[in-house]
Amino acid sequence: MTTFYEAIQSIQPELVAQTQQVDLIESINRVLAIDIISNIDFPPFNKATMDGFAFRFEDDLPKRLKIQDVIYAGQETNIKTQKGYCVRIMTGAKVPDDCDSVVEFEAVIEKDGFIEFIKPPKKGSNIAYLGEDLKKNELVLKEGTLIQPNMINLLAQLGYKGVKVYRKLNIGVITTGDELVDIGEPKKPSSVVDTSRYSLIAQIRQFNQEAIDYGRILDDPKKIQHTLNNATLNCDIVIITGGSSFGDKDYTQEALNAIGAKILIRTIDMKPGRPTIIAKKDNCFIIGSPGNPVSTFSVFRLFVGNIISKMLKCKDFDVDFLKCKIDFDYKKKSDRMHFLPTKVAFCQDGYVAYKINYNGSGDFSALSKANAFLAIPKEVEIAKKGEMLEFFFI
Ligand SMILES: Nc1nc2c(c(=O)[nH]1)N[C@H]1C(S)=C(S)[C@@H](COP(=O)(O)OP(=O)(O)OC[C@H]3O[C@@H](n4cnc5c(N)ncnc54)[C@H](O)[C@@H]3O)O[C@H]1N2
Ligand code: MOO
Repeated sequence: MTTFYEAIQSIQPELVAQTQQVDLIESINRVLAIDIISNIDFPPFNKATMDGFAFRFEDDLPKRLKIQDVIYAGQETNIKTQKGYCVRIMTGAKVPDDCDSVVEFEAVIEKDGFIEFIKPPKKGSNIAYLGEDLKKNELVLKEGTLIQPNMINLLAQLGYKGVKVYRKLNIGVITTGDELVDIGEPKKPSSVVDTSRYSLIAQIRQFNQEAIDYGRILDDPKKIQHTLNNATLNCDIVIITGGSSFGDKDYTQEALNAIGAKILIRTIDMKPGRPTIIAKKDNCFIIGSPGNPVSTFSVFRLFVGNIISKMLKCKDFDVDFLKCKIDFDYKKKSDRMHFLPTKVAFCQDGYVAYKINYNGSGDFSALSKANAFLAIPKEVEIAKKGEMLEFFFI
């Protein structure tokens, strides 16, 4: 059997080369397709950071300075100041070339056109200097960056009304199972609501990729083959749920063989998700996920997230394993790596994972209470309260 890490290693997709130009605001949560290099120095001039008075600092600075002029933000100026003089200046305005300090209003007494320092001023105070934030030709955002709101000021200042990003990946969703019904459809006691189709589409949306819904398919080998083949022609990634195990009506493997996909991984030493299939047809990766909803959710997070991160050269889609202390004892066999839904909180000395009542991979109620999965290594049999383990946020 394959370990989780070997399964991740087996995923070596082609990079997506197609890009598109989107409006700045539409670029949020899209992956940058170019390096952004600054074409400016910023600030573009020495800028006052306080409302106050600009002056030239001297060792023998007079106690009082005469107010010579006033400068507002956005005003072009070539005021020359002389010894014994200062200029009234507002935050954001260009500091006159021959001034090197700004004293804020609150630190002076203003009277009869003069200021008097309440305490000795500091040389160089309250000025943001030309180019101190950003230098011309500096690499500011790297290709593969997931664009976030905190980067928008920078892009706007550099003149990007639109941004070149990688196209969204097309991710196909197929759910299979004779027992499945849609939300609100008449149910028999043995029916199961096709919750995973919604959950997968939600996960794809959370990653801001394109979800293509191929619907719910009965356990019919021909229909599964046909839908799978169709999906691989249009998608970068396809996730098909149910039927990845070894039961009489588990047709995913058979369908993958029939459409000429190459099966890279058949089972993985992990729980949930042991009967997970990873396959490839042309440039499309296919994940055959076990039908249990928590398996499907974690398999998507672990493997589809990894494929997206590799296809778009953007690490943010991949799980980020962090360390936490566990607040409970955990026992398992040493045959598989466990991914356990848990609630992680930041406490005094780091992250702590708290126990959630969990009855196995069908327990989507437990999943709804979790914000993370604990990763308990294959070889571990007992993890004691207080031990450190890895986890990732979902
Ligand atoms: N002989 C073996 N039997 C099983 C193995 C094994 O290795 N050898 N693995 C077990 C594990 S672990 C899992 S997980 C399941 C996975 O089986 P399938 O992928 O074939 O999934 P199903 O049997 O179709 O479904 C399992 C369970 O999940 C429900 N389900 C399915 N699809 C959905 C959906 N879209 N939304 C909500 N719920 C869904 C389904 O009704 C079943 O209850 O195999 C074990 N057996
Ligand atoms: O490994 Mo299964 O995926 O227990 O539910």
